[in-house]
Amino acid sequence: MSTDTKKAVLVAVGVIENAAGDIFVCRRGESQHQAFKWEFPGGKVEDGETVPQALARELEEEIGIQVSDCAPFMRIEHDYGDKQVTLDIRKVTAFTGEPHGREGQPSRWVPVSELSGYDFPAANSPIVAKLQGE
Ligand SMILES: Nc1nc2c([nH]c(=O)n2[C@H]2C[C@H](O)[C@@H](COP(=O)(O)OP(=O)(O)OP(=O)(O)O)O2)c(=O)[nH]1
Ligand SMILES: [Mg+2]
Repeated sequence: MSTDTKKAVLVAVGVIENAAGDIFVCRRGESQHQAFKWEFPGGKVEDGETVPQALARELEEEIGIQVSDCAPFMRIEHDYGDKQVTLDIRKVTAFTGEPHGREGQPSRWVPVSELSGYDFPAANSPIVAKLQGE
């Protein structure tokens, strides 16, 4: 299929910050696209869902938190060749619960200055740059 006709997958992605200003990241599993890369938690927006709804559902499923508010952060379109994605990244501004790798995935809080040392998917570079420029 040519690049023109490929359909991008819309993904809701959450940037979660704690009181110290650290950011929560998880490592992707071996059977997933972009296996073993670190990521900001999130997942595909399903039919009939808004991005905030998808974000709340995914973050409950993946890291066990309840998101009550989020704000647009940035939007990135990226073509991996095998898959085209549109990342709708939201800053999670209010949540309850303590983030943890609920599906057994490695996860941790990382100081913003150390994010560049993590192996993220190629699409994520502008997210890290924006966080470090804030
Ligand atoms: N969650 C997340 N996905 C990202 C990031 N960067 C990036 O390129 N992606 C890509 C990888 C995947 O192709 C897609 C996200 O899909 P996903 O695998 O998380 O979707 P999902 O949670 O619904 O998972 P699944 O049930 O299909 O395993 O977006 C990121 O920081 N976070
Ligand atoms: Mg996911």
